[in-house]
Amino acid sequence: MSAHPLSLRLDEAQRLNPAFAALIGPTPKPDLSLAEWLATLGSDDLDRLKFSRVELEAHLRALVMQADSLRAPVVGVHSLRILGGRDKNGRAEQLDLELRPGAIVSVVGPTGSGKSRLLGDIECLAQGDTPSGRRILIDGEIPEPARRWAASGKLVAQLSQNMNFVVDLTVGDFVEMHAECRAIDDPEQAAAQVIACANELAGEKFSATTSLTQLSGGQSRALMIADVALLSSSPIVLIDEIENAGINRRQALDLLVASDKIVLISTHDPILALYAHRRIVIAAGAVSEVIETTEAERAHLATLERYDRLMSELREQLRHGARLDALPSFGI
Ligand SMILES: Nc1ncnc2c1ncn2[C@@H]1O[C@H](COP(=O)(O)OP(=O)(O)OP(=O)(O)O)[C@@H](O)[C@H]1O
Repeated sequence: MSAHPLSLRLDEAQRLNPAFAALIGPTPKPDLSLAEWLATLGSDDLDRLKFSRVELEAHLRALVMQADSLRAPVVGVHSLRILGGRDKNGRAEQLDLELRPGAIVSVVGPTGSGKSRLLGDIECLAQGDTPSGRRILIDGEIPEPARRWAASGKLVAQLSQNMNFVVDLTVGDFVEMHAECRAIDDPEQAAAQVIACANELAGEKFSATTSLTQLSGGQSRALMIADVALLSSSPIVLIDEIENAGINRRQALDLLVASDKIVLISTHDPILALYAHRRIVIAAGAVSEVIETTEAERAHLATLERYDRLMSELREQLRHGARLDALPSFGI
């Protein structure tokens, strides 16, 4: 299908990916191909869809690829190995790091040091062809080009900072569709589980009938984490910072760890940094250290979480109009 992605029929496309259903809408000619449908659109139609013709074509191709990767069987990965490249000044990066399923690794470093670059290198399974010159091996080998380009989405799921939904679907339809694509026996029940789980992570509750476009940033992030943890077949998950806004970060990570994936999370948050088994420290574009979290550090987590609760409570109180005459002790 990937060779001529736009030869897919409209009715097949709508079945494969909910985004098509939202984009195409009810159609009198379900047996047209995507390419033929695109050719029938006039400028009014394109205005309504808020795409130029070129953009819409690219978008349709991306949706076909996404549907392909969602239908793909679960891929097992036994190891992810990151081989050093060079820092921003061109000096060699001393790095040979192997990660296995169940590993949870934080990526820390000053703003602009190269945390997202490291996640990006893994996402595209870099082979010395990105600014860092790093190389990524899967199960000890260079991934086949097909895995790299056509289906890298199967191996790696990335939750980026900007999770904007453009399709107008309900949360329930969206997650159910994912479950169907992954051939899960009871998609309705699986969707209910994902939504319940996302609601545990997010502060403000939402339901299956909420529209995706109405979700707040924290809610959509929670939904994506629950979806990846419970339904995704991708064995490697990359998270570019779980922001503070109303999401239980610790619980989110527990969920991902339980799903036996390799999880890398770039973060400025000390709790997440210490919650990981290991933390990769980045400076000037290169990994400067890989630190194992010690027992002593883990023991500090409880205290840090108390501080964190204090800050959240203060945030909540101020949000509700409280005045801060005296600093509450909150038992610290
Ligand atoms: N080894 C490298 N060689 C050359 N350029 C690099 C290297 N590592 C990172 N960069 C570049 O440096 C810039 C900043 O990196 P990046 O966005 O990854 O930082 P960050 O640590 O994620 O920052 P923030 O904390 O603000 O999100 C990017 O343009 C990135 O491509």
